[in-house]
Amino acid sequence: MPLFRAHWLAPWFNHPFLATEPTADGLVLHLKRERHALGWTELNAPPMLAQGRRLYRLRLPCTQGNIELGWLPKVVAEPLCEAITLGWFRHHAGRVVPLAESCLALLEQGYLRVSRWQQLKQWLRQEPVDWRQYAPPIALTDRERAAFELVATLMAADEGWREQCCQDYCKQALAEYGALFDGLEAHPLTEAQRLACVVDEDHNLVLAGAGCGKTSVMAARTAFLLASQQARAGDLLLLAFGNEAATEMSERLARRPETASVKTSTFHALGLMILSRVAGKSPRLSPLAQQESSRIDTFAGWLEQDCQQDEHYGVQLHDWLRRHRFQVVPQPDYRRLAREWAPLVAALKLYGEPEPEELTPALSEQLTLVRPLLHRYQQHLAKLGEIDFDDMIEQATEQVRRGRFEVLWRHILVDEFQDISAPRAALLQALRDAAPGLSLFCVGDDWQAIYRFSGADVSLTTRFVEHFGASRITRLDKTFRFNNQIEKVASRFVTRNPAQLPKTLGTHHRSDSPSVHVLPVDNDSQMDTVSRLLGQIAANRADASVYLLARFRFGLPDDAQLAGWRRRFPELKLEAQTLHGAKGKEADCVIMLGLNRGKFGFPPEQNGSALLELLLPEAEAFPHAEERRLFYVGLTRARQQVFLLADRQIPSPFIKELLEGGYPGVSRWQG
Ligand SMILES: Nc1ncnc2c1ncn2[C@@H]1O[C@H](COP(=O)(O)OP(=O)(O)OP(=O)(O)O)[C@@H](O)[C@H]1O
Repeated sequence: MPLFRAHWLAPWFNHPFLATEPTADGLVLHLKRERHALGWTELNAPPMLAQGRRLYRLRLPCTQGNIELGWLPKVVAEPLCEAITLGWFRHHAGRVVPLAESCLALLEQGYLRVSRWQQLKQWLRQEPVDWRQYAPPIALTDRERAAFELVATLMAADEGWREQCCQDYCKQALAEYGALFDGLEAHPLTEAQRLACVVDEDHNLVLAGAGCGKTSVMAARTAFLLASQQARAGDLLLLAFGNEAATEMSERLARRPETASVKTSTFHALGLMILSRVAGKSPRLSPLAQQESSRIDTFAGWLEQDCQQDEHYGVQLHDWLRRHRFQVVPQPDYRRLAREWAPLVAALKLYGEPEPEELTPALSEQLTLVRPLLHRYQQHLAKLGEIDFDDMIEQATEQVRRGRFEVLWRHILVDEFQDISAPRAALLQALRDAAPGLSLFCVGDDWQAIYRFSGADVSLTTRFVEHFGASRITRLDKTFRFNNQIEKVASRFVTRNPAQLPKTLGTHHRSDSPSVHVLPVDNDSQMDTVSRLLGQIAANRADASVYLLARFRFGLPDDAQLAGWRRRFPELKLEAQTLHGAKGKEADCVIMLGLNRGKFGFPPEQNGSALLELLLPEAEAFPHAEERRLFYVGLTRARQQVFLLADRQIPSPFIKELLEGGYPGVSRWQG
């Protein structure tokens, strides 16, 4: 190693350092009678060169204080400064180069998710030197220089920088996979749909109105993840709520060979699979959970037995029925009661009892009567070693939390997310926690949340970020199903509830005349009006599709009537469905029946649900919030025209609102 000597006059002026020798480990400082070794780790920063009147000096910021090497001629000072700087950087390069490589590998994983960003910042916090302050010397290798520069850049990077990285990633992905997005569906995907597919935060929520192509986005994201090699088919899991939706999704993916082997599942099938894998055998699912009729029959039998075996209970129940359901003893309708109380038993099991102060005396009395039914049910399951669907989700969550199930998925995509319940959300969170790097992609529409009665909690969608943490919300803002006239009415109607998230929906189809029509009908002439309407629809377009929708199944035409219409209008594609059953479907025309006021009207004025209201998650403040969304679902099934058959004498309050609430796109049908 070269020796850098101070001016020969240095000792005469009592300057201690006569020469400096940079080595691989640090500096050897030559004093008059001894040598002093200074390790690179003791040097906190590169040396600072300062010019005196004739000579130069170097200041070394060391852990024990500054050391000054003075009396250096320029020809010595400058190369010594460079040599020390280089040695110091090389020493740190041993640590900074691997750090930079780890950071780069993380950045190259794709979208700079919050979890990746936090990991990066944590690594950088452990780095003892603030590299933003020092420019790396030219003499380093390119790799070393690039490492110091990257680490300095990352140390300076803030949230805005991360945001820019995310945008750059999306821009590049959109450009690179433009052809894929053009050709996946019958029509090229919109900009908003494409963006929703490529955004890849830890948790992603795609919010959209009806008919905006959420299902198309689920399929397109799957294709994108595979095409961009960010995932293999086995890394992906697509979840739907019902068997029908899962099968539909599966069929859709099967149309392209590259997505054909991606796994789709319902939540129940997922729970079953987790429990079966953990235990090595399938859990015993109770027939009571699988068949509604056998559950109701069994519950009715237990109620009857309890009344016979426990005199006090019998008297109390009969008394309650007489006062609240006007049922006259001695022969109560146990089956009807079982049907009414089965959802209470389920909610009680899932969410536990409300706080005593929340209960009125009447509800408290009802709870006392329902409680034994839950005990019976739980005892029955325990005795037979069976579980129900709620147990299945809960137990599967527990097994995942305990690490007994190996989570190999890296992307979980959930359809119809607005219908998720807290236990299912907990299962998703457990899966996420068990597999670092797993991303959740949820597609939903809070305007279409209609399953609160079975435990769905729309606040998991409306307050997604609070529930899941680091999230990105994208929006689909154009509907391909219905025209601007239907959109105007439906959006205005649903957003009367201020708790619904605001959305602006553009429409692909336009019409200048109203497409939502109210037809006042007498109760006994409703089906005649339907016949007449079908005739008019068929005259306009013989092969149109028509959906007959009603709030309750009994409000729909019977099979014979339907068969008659199908014979009369053979080319019409005619289906009849409850509003809940029509979820996710579409038809050219919708005819909504049974729009009257009353206990089984729309919205139903039932007084039996007060206890259920209390048991279910987070009661909604806006009156009939869920029924309003159900009406929205009905309106938005139609591609072209909606016909609302309203009771002339006692019309539904929703109809009154449409007619009297200043809705510009609603017509009174004269035809
Ligand atoms: N980019 C597009 N261009 C044209 N049509 C599209 C596009 N994307 C989707 N569609 C069509 O729009 C219709 C609605 O799509 P989809 O059923 O996926 O909507 P959705 O958001 O799931 O609706 P809903 O929530 O009401 O069930 C379908 O007929 C679909 O083919």
